[in-house]
Amino acid sequence: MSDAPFQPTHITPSDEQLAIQLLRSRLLLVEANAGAAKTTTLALRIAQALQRGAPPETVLALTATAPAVEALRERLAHIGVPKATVQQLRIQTFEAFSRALLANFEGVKTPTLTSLEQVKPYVVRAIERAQSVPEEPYPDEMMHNAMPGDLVEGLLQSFDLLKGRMVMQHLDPEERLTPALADELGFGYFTMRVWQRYEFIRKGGHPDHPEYQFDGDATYDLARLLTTGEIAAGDDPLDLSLSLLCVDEMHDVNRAAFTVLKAVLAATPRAAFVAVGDRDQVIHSQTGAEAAFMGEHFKAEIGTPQVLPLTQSRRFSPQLARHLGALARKPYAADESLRTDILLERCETPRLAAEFVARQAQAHHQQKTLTSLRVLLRHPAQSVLIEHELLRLAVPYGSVGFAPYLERPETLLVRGLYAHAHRDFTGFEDATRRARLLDALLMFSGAKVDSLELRHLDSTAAQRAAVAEASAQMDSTQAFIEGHVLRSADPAARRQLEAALAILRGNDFDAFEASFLKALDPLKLAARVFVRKEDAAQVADNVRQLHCLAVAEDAGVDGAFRMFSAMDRTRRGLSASERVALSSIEAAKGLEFDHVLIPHLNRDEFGEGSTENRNLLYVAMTRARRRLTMTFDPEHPSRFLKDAALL
Ligand SMILES: Nc1ncnc2c1ncn2[C@@H]1O[C@H](COP(=O)(O)OP(=O)(O)OP(=O)(O)O)[C@@H](O)[C@H]1O
Repeated sequence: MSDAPFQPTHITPSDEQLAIQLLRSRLLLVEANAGAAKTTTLALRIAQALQRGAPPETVLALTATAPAVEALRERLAHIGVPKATVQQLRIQTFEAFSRALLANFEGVKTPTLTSLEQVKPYVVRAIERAQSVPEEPYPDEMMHNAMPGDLVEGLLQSFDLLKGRMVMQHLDPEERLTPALADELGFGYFTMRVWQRYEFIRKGGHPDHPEYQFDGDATYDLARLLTTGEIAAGDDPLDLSLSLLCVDEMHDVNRAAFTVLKAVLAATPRAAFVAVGDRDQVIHSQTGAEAAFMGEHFKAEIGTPQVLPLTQSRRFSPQLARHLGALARKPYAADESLRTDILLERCETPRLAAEFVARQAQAHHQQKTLTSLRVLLRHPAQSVLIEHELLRLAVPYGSVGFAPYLERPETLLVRGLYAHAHRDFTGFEDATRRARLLDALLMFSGAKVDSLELRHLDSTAAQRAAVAEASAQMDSTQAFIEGHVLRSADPAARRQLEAALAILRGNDFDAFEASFLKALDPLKLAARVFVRKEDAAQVADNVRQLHCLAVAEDAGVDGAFRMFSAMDRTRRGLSASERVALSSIEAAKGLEFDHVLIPHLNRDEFGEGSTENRNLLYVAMTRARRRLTMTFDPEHPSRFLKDAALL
């Protein structure tokens, strides 16, 4: 076993990094600013353990989010850990780790649900069942004027918190839930009763293993089994024989993840533990994440860790660090040798901002020195105008965290309605694309596939089979829309779709401009499909922007849709390039880019003074290495620009 320091490629560790890399104490916490090399130093610590002889499979690194898994893998490769070794290390989100551990414990893999829309029917059932319990002691509390479907979003948000904070586990099992107790816990009686029902349904009335798991459920289920002692140290699934346990993004850990962490630590008393985090990067407080898990809770429940600093940003310049320090109200130092250009561009309208972003992206492609440009968006609908301008300039780009606007179901819906109205399926020449179009139409129309021959299949499989058959030929696609989608649509959706089709058939540009959005009413259409109001609002915003683009083209209804087809052709013809990408801020967490561009730093986007909103902007700005460009509307600037002393 050698204790010579691991020698990384590409960087020379600072004294602070070296101290962390070589430390042998059991518990180590590093709290440092974004860009201060936390992930890199974690990678150095892992490389040191490997050099000391630890087998790669005895190293476990857990993170709160999937992008952080990628970031750590990238950092390990960057400092020279061979790719094959990186593959052998266990680097996982808490959720993936918990899922694997539960599968091992239960001997079966629990199916996962991936969208809120898949979960919605279970929540509705839970509401209905909770409201019809005959022996309910507080029936008045269970009355609600709203329709069950309208309550789903709020309830799921509460469930996230209930799970993340493990609220139920703080209750004495003998203690009966009362309205007073529910209020004391901060959730209300109705919510907690529905939650109990919901969990019963999710478990399939089955105490051994749940019927399904949604986001965060695996961590919660594992944490619950650990709390009740059903899984304990010494049990098989916890026998992980670890030499090193690391946590990146410790600030985004909630009670459930912390419970898992505590158990793993207790079960592997010989493993060293290193965690890194930054309290200004908490962006998952809606699931109960709290920086206290790297502070007072850690001390009280695990032990007093050694705390070592990383004081300087190694990513960007002292000037940018000063602005970030002002925004986050904390000291922020940076390596004096680094330079980051900061540019603030006034753009009075979203259109001007989109044109500016596209020109920047074009210039980025033409220069040689900066490799990556990432445009970070607060909302996916903001990409419509930007993508449109990028396509006009034929700039290759990718998107991360959301689909390109031409691939979104609502775009396919609008274009599909036009195609159907005019029997012109330009742009839908291949069967895969027609299948996606039919999926979008089925989704927004609420039509279900129900044919005698397909009765033996479950509804998802039946829909897949029907869509595959209908999309095989252009004629059968047309017939399916007429004979199936429209005929068996939800009556209200059908009225909207027929009204929109009538306008498109009329080919009257003035009518299209004045009435198309009213006729289609995308917000209503989307609200029937999506659980989160925000998702429905994004769909409506997307369609509104498509309509704006179509009207601005001023080439008639036909001309507008020809333009979309042309854009689509351009997009598919552009060579894939990773140099320019649009992405959500969440998907960029833990990563860095030579040039970061944040458009729309306006009051309506970054207006609320909430900590989470500020943290999102902080995360976005701290991704930049050599250039940070921001656009804002001078009439309505975000107050964070002032806070950061940028205005
Ligand atoms: N010793 C070093 N010398 C030069 N550059 C370094 C050194 N250590 C780290 N870096 C660079 O600093 C940058 C930031 O590192 P890293 O991504 O690890 O920071 P972080 O604190 O994890 O950031 P975040 O909180 O944003 O995830 C990277 O470009 C990394 O290569």
